[in-house]
Amino acid sequence: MFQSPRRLCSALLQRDAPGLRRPPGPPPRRRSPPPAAGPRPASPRLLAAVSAAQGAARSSSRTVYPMGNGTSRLYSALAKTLNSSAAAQHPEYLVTPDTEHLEPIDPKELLEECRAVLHTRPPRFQRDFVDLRADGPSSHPPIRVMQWNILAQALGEGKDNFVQCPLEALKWEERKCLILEEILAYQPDILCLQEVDHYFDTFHPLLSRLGYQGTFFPKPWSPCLDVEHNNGPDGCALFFLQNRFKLVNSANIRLTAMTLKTNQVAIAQTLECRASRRQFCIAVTHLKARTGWERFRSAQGCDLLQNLQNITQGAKIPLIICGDFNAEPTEEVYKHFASSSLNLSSAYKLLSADGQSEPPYTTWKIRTSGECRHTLDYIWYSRQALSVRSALDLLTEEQIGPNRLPSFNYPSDHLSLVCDFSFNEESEGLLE
Ligand SMILES: NC(=O)C1=CN([C@@H]2O[C@H](COP(=O)(O)OP(=O)(O)OC[C@H]3O[C@@H](n4cnc5c(N)ncnc54)[C@H](OP(=O)(O)O)[C@@H]3O)[C@@H](O)[C@H]2O)C=CC1
Ligand SMILES: [Mg+2]
Repeated sequence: MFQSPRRLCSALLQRDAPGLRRPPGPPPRRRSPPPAAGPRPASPRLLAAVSAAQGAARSSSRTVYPMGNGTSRLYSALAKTLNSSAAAQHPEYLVTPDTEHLEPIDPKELLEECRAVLHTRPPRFQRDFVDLRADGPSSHPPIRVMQWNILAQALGEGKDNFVQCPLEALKWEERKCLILEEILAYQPDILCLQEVDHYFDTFHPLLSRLGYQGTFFPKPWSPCLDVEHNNGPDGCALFFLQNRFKLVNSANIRLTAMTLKTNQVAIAQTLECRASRRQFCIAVTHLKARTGWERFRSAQGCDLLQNLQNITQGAKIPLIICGDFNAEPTEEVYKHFASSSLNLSSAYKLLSADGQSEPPYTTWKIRTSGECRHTLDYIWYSRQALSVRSALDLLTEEQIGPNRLPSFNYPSDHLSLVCDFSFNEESEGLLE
């Protein structure tokens, strides 16, 4: 049963992130004031925001970066990513930029830019964090982890057959901003993404400038490559905030199934918290999709668990695994994870009344075959070493609307999952 009374708290207010903290009051509406289309000169409103961010940067050690006269630089940062065909036309976009030479950008400013691009779209859905703490405050700030299958642009436009979603809602220039807006709203310390096919031209350059270190592992035979005007292969991406964590080691894993190499991948990294010096392992994966492939998924899951056994030195290092497992909780692969000797629990079960049930859906779309509502995405964690302090509630059926996802309001057919973790005190010293 659930151990503690749950408290709803605003997603934006709960976080200790001055740069993004919203003042009390109703959520801002998207449409005021409508900015001019395309790159604009720096406006007084934006310059005021720059000063505010600079003030916040001076008074806070959190991730708020000084901007200088960076409004125009910010425009160029976002504008550079606006043309989805840019990567194909200009191969230099495919080269990972040297982040040492990229100037930091202020998350608040980027959020403003995204909102300006999205001014004709309906407002963002409001989601709340549910407080799940059973004990008192912990001595270190929580580790916020976001799991999200962001929907590959090529698959969304060319393969997925979301019959109730107009192609206009999938336009990359705007959908990209919806994705960034979601990331900026919750400011995860760690970001685990699937179906990333705009890593080099969009997510790596922008997130690097927001202070993240990124790793990308494309699928060996990405179905995106079958789509005309694709932007390269899709794959898993893992980002973490460099001011919070130090990379200890990193492994790109091509998953096997019954010893055969498969088209699915994972990234596993051991990170050390700069504040507490504690180490943990974070992994991201995207297992084989579709019905008929349950045993294949199960084998891939076993391979991933075996790899993680080795990486965590037999569960000595606490572990968080994020993924689109393409498997309902009734599937074998889910059972392998739930009963593994790694002692894992699924974080989102804690949102249920009895703490034992997964959410009713993490993806909801309408294909030619009909409505597809499934629970496929999970955040697993070492239940002895870690606690879930809060989790972001899912969208309601009413918010998702009759045409389901993706939509003009929400950029992917999968919902983002976001959890705040802390180390359990009794496990302190485990790695010291
Ligand atoms: N060129 C070559 O020699 C080879 C090419 N390939 C290509 O790779 C593809 C298979 O790759 P694989 O990684 O196994 O793909 P998967 O079966 O895992 O699915 C790939 C993507 O399709 C999405 N998807 C799931 N269900 C459906 C559906 N009903 N309709 C449309 N899309 C769906 C999944 O999204 P989600 O996870 O969100 O459900 C997933 O991102 C082949 O179709 C082929 O194009 C593969 C091998 C060799
Ligand atoms: Mg998909």
